[in-house]
Amino acid sequence: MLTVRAPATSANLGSGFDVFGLALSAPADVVRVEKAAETTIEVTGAGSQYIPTDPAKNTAGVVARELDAPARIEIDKGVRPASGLGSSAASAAGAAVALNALYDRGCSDEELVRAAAEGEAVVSGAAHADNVAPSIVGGFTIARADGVTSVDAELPLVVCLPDIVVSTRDAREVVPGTVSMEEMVETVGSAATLTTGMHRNDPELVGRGLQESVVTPARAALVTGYDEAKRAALDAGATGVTISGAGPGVLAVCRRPEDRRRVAAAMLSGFDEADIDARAYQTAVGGGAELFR
Ligand SMILES: Nc1ncnc2c1ncn2[C@@H]1O[C@H](COP(=O)(O)OP(=O)(O)OP(=O)(O)O)[C@@H](O)[C@H]1O
Ligand SMILES: N[C@@H](CCO)C(=O)O
Repeated sequence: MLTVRAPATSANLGSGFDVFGLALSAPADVVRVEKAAETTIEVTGAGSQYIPTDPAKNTAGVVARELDAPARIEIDKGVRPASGLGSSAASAAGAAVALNALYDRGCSDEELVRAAAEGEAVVSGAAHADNVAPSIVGGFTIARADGVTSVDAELPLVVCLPDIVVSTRDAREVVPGTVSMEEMVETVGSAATLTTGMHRNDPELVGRGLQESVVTPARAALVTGYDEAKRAALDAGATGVTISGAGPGVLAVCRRPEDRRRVAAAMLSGFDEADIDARAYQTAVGGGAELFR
């Protein structure tokens, strides 16, 4: 069997709704594939009981269809579904990289991102590539209709995952349909600041660049304890905090690796204040999917 480790990801980063994404050094899904006449899927690990094994409904199965690469697919979930950490995308990305190698398809990263985004369309209703792009390519990615740009960034991060479920499909329904000129100006300024910060590995600029007032406030209402966790993380020294992907995960940017422990503890106590159990990952920007033969 061919094995691929595909990382969790954090999409949006506040100002880059449906565009920005970051690969996380941990957690990750592990996807194993072998050739078969028809695609079958087995899922184990975090939240596996909630994940369909029907290939038409599982993101990895949709990728096998897109690449015309039928396979026996085993997925070991390191990333709980409906987390905001790109759970469905990690399986799609892992399957895309594994099946491309298994069938010697020679697809480019762009083609793999497109196939994996079709998997995302099945679960969330939109073929957004902001999670699958970093899970395949690694680093900080900018995913647009005309392709993906990426930069390897070094940044200490904490992701806190509260014990509540927010599906991407539901979280997309609360996103406002229009923005004001003032909101657009703020978002463009933040997105540019964040992108510069990623190129410079500058946590101050990245933290400031998370700020936006359209999508995140609307979604914060779905994440009980978000305000408390955000305040606690900023008090503990994070440079910026936002909802990870569609939530309920929350992302905090730290100045130094050694700050992560304090920020993680603060976020957990923030959620605890709101009576929500949570777990925190001390992580960093990581690489893309890795193939093991
Ligand atoms: N291989 C898979 N792994 C995880 N979830 C899957 C998979 N295939 C289908 N799903 C379905 O996708 C949904 C979870 O995806 P969703 O996009 O809501 O969460 P997420 O990927 O953790 O979050 P986000 O995209 O906001 O980071 C669940 O309904 C789950 O059953
Ligand atoms: N950009 C997507 C990421 C979640 O999969 C959203 O926020 O809805």
